[in-house]
Amino acid sequence: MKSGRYIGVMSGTSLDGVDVVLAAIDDNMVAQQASYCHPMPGDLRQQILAICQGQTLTLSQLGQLDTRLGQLFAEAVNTLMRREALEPSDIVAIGCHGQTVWHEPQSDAPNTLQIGDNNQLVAATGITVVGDFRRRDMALGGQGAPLVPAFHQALLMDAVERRMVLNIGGIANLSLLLPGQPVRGFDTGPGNMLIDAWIWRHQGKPFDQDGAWARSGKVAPALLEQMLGDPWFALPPPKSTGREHFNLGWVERQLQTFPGLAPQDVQATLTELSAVTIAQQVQLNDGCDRLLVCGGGGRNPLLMARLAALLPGTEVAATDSAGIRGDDMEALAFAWLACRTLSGLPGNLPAVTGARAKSVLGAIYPANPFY
Ligand SMILES: Nc1ncnc2c1ncn2[C@@H]1O[C@H](COP(=O)(O)OP(=O)(O)OP(=O)(O)O)[C@@H](O)[C@H]1O
Ligand SMILES: CC(=O)N[C@H]1[C@@H]2OC[C@@H](O2)[C@@H](O)[C@@H]1O[C@H](C)C(=O)O
Repeated sequence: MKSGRYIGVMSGTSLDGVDVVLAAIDDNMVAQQASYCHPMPGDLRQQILAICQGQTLTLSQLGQLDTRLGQLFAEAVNTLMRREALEPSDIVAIGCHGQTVWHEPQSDAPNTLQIGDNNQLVAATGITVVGDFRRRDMALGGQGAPLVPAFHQALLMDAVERRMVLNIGGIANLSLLLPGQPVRGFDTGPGNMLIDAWIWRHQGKPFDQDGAWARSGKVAPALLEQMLGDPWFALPPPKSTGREHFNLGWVERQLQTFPGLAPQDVQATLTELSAVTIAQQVQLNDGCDRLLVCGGGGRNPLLMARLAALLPGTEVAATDSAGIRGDDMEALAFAWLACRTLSGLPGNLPAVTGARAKSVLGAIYPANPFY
C-alpha cells in the first residue's frame, strides 16, 4: 500500500452535509485522526434533490452544479486542513466520492453519475485527488455499489463471529462478514430517505429527530404490506438503488389506495418499512451474532429499537464499539479506496457488485507540480 495520510470526502444520499475525514493508512491499519462535517447549502440540496427525482436541467445548469459541488468539497477539505494545521505535502491524496445524482444499474445502458468537479478540488487544495470510483465496476458489468463491503471486510471481519455491517444512510446497505464465506453485500432499500422526505413535506424539518414524530403515530399494517410488495425488495443480489426509485413520488403512489391516513401513521409505517426490510435481509442470510451499525439512522432510537426487536438473539451495536466512528465510515472508506487505487490494488468485490472482474477503481487527478 502507498502508506501515509489520506483524506476521504463523502456527500451521501441524505444530502445533510459533506463528511471529511483524515486517516493514516498502511497495510495493517486505518487510523482515524480527525473529521469534520461541512454544511450543505440549502439551495444546492434542493437542486440535487430535484434532479435525483428526474427533474430536467440544462447542460449549463449541470455544469454549474458540477463546479459548485467541486468548490464545496474543496471548502470542506480546506476547513479540515486549517483546523489540523496541515500542509498539502502532508497528505498523499484525497479520495472523493462525489455527489450521486443518478444511479441506474438496471437499464439498457447502465449508468451512475457522481458529480463535483475533482479539478476544482485539486486546484483549491494542491493535493492529488482520486474520484469516479463506481463507473469502472459498472463497465465490468457490476452495480457500481455498494463499495464499502471491501473496506468493512478489511477492518471488521472476524475469524469466528458472524458479523454484518449495516449502514443506515439515505439508502441502507448491508455487508455480510461471515467466517469461511466470500464477503457479500447489497442495498436493502430505503434507510432514512423516505422518513426524511415525509417529514420535510409535512413539517419542513430535514429529519425526524429521534424518531419522535413516527412514535406519535401507529404503523398501518396494510400499507406496510403493500410497500413490501414493491418488486425491488424481492430482487436477488447484486442489487443497489437510490432516489430515482425510492422518493416522495413513490410514497405518494403507495398512498393512493390509503387516502386519509394520518401523516404520523405514514411516518411510523415508513420507519417500520426500513426496519423490516433490513431485518428480513439479515434473516434471509441466516442471521448474525453481531449487527454493527453505522450511518445517521443509527441515531434514530425508534429505528434501532425496532431492529433489535425484529432480530432477537442478535447483538445490535454501533460500529463505534468495534473501533470505527459510524459517522466517518463512508468517508474513511473512500480514503482507503484512494489508497488502494494509488497502490494499484483492486477496490471492488465482484461477489458484491456482480462485476466480472476485480479492478483498480477510479480516476486520478494529479496535484500540479508547477505551483
Ligand atoms: N437524532 C436522529 N434522529 C433521527 N434520525 C437521525 C438522527 N441523526 C441523524 N439521523 C438521520 O441520519 C441521516 C443522515 O445519515 P447519513 O449521514 O449516514 O446519510 P448519508 O451518508 O448521506 O447516506 P448514504 O449512506 O445513503 O450515502 C439524516 O438525514 C437523518 O435521517
Ligand atoms: C450509487 C450510490 O451512491 N450509492 C450509495 C448509496 O448510499 C448507501 C447505498 O446507496 C450504497 O449503495 C452507496 O454508498 C456506499 C458508500 C457504498 O457504495 O458502499
